[in-house]
Amino acid sequence: MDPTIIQEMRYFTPHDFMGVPVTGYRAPVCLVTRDTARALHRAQLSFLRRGYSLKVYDCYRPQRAVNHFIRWAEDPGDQRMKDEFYPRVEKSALFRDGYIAEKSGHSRGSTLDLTLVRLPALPTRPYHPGEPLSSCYGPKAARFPDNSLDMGTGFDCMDPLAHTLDPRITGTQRANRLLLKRGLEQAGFVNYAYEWWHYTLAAETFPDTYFDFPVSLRSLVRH
Ligand SMILES: C[C@@H](N)C(=O)N[C@H](C)C(=O)O
Ligand SMILES: [Zn+2]
Repeated sequence: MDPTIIQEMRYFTPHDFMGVPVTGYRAPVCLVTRDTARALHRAQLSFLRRGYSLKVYDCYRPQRAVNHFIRWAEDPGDQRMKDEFYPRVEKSALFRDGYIAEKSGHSRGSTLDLTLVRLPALPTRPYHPGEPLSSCYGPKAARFPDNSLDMGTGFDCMDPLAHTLDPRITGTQRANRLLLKRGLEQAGFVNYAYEWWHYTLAAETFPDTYFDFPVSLRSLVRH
């Protein structure tokens, strides 16, 4: 991966929609196929020239991590992160409504969740489990702090407002989504219409393979 791309690997941390680190993430590193890394580098060069950097939240995701999401979804009693990540969508609908997939493109190694940061990047702070939660679709200043551009919602906001072209997203927020979209499309990526942050390389290296090796530096050496 281009070392200038900022990495905030959320599923290694408890700051995600489940509130715990996800199974299979043993290191906070972004793993993708070589083809994806090359395409991402092209996009990053173009963004850097305009004063922005890409920031990735999730990259390759092992099937065991997806299985963790599925087990979590089967437990209606655990809604500890609802107020931030899915305040007005029923937990039971998150898979049905397309916000999480039982077979994810992330497991094929050519899909990423990412955003844009204006340079120089401002510092961020970690999430402390148990702290009060703010809705991911409120005004940017009221959301959990993130040094990225205002995209109208936070990352992993499971809500129709996160649909990339939702007509209620206007002005700067819409312009920011389109800046990300156009830059990534020019580099060969395709957006998932339900999530402004989710992109897949069109010419996937492994279009039919769902990998399950853990996210770790050791995996990087072996694959
Ligand atoms: C969970 C979210 N970050 C995501 O990636 N959703 C898509 C639909 C997926 O699970 O592949
Ligand atoms: Zn994604």
